[in-house]
Amino acid sequence: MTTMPTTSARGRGGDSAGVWRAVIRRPLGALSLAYLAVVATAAIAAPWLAPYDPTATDLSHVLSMPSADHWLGTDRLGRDILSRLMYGGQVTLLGVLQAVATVLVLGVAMGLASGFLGGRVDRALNWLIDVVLAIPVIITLLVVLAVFGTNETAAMVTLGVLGAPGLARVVRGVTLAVRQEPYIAAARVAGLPSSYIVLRHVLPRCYGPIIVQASLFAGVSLLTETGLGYLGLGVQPPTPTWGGMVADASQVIDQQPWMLVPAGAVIGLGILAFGLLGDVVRDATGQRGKRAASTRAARRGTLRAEPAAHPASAEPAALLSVRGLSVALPTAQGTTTVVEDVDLDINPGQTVGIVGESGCGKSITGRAILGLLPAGGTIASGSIRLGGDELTTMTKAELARLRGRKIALISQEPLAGLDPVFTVGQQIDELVRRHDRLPRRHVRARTLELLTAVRLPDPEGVAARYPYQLSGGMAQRVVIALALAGRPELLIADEPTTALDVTVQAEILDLLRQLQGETGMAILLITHDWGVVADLCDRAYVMYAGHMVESAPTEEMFDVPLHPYTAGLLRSSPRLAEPGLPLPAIEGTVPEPRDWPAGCHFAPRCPLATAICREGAIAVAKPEENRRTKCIRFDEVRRGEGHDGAGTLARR
Ligand SMILES: Nc1ncnc2c1ncn2[C@@H]1O[C@H](COP(=O)(O)OP(=O)(O)OP(=O)(O)O)[C@@H](O)[C@H]1O
Repeated sequence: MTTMPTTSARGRGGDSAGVWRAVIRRPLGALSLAYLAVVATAAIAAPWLAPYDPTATDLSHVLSMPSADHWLGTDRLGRDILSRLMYGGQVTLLGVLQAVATVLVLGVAMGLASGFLGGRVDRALNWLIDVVLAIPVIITLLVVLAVFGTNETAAMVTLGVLGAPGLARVVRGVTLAVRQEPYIAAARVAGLPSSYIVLRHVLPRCYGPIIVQASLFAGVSLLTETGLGYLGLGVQPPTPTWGGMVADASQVIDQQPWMLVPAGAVIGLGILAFGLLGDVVRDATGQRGKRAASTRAARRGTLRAEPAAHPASAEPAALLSVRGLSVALPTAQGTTTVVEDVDLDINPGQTVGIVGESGCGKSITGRAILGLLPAGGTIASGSIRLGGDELTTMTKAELARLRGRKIALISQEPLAGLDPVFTVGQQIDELVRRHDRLPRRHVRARTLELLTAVRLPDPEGVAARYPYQLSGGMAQRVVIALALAGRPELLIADEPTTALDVTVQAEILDLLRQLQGETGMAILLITHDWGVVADLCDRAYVMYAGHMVESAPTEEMFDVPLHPYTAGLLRSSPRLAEPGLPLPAIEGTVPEPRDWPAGCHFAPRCPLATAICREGAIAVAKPEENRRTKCIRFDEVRRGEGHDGAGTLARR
């Protein structure tokens, strides 16, 4: 297996070196770059390469055609056209550079801030962008030149300012999309600061569109600069400018039409080269984008980020203590509560599992604990305390500092949590640097120690690989190594083995168990799989339609469930099914949050439900010291009532 990635594998629209390599491989791209390089070199090296002083006149050789002495002829004052073109290029290219630099600085900064920060910043910047876009460019440039007295720098910077909103819009669009990527959530969870995430993970994804826009804008700037020179509004004679040369040539077009050709051609080809370059980059990054999209689609299924919670005993020594947590999310029908009045406790070193059907609120509960709710989501009420710190009142920055150090996350789809552009080693190094503040020479040693801790053979070899070069099991081990970098007290594992094949699943579960023994961290495991709960968890929480309906020590719950939903879920588990018998099922489906019934959310599917269950909120009962159930008929459930002979929950 090679250790260097191919362009397509590395780039998610991205890294600038990859973009340039892709451009150079295309003939039009190579040609455009070569032309621009020759023009720029000629301009920069004009003092050494130009055969004549560009302002030296020779009235005995006016308006001459190309010759051995004057390769491109002379103008009406006998000045050498080639020398004037070379020197004129300095003025024009400097103007283009000023405008493009201004566009890049303003446009990229505005686009990243708008797309990544969102909310009020986004609205304010969008308003500003609309305002600037409404300003007429030519009139503004004329006003600036009038005010600054034909100062071309002022004009070109103004052009850049007026062009920045266009680039900002493009960068904002890419940033909005990248912000949703799981590896950005993973970077946040790992405790990396927003500025680092933006510069290291988001900006590189914008390189392609930025280069396209900058290139097209350079063409516009070239046209504008030469236009100003032509009108006599830019740099003044006798300094040669391309626009000024066109103006000179147009005055003698009847006598010597050739004079128009050199300057006209250089300008025309320059604009063409910038335009072609933009197109080629767009093609190159477009194809790369499609490849990346298909890769993402192929592995879609996973990394979300988080664990969930449930009711139970108030452990004074709890590492994590969630009380009365309710979460609201924006939906098409308005803001809806999707998690309601949830309690959950995890003690240091304990492994707690949250089980429930899809859509019950497990992941959202976990996201709330991590402070990473989907956009617009809020904690409507409740408390989340970690090691004595109240998380619900923390600022985003405080939460970010906590993530990675106190809480870490591993997810269902490991590859989605890794940035494809960097090697495994680079990604772990970065976290180690941040968490341990080690001198550079010790960082890699700690990285290799982490890769060894997750039982990866050949840690050096793995560190040199890119994510796409890892198998699913290796990638999950790498993600676990990343999670361990900050020595977290709580590890949240959201379906950590779902995307892996059965053998690898068992290995990863073993690894988690071993690591917990070695580090003493607590684990919150979100899963659909009772087998995983039985295997790893000290305590199980069962979630249904936004409610924590039961919690108990795992063995006790397996032996005697005290909520009809737990009983039904256990009976319908393929892992626990009786061989030869049909797999029992709970009739019906989990209701959407907007369709939650009054009273017990499970009542419409429950064989034991009575009128009281349907009337109002059901309190959490404490049938035994370490057990909780949100059911008034737990005694009947204990006795196994409510099931038909096949084990299916039977309706009355
Ligand atoms: N970004 C979102 N915007 C609006 N509603 C959402 C969003 N994410 C989740 N929900 C809703 O919140 C509820 C709980 O979802 P959640 O993902 O927490 O369930 P889950 O139990 O983790 O399911 P799964 O096991 O499939 O991941 C669901 O009804 C879901 O439709």
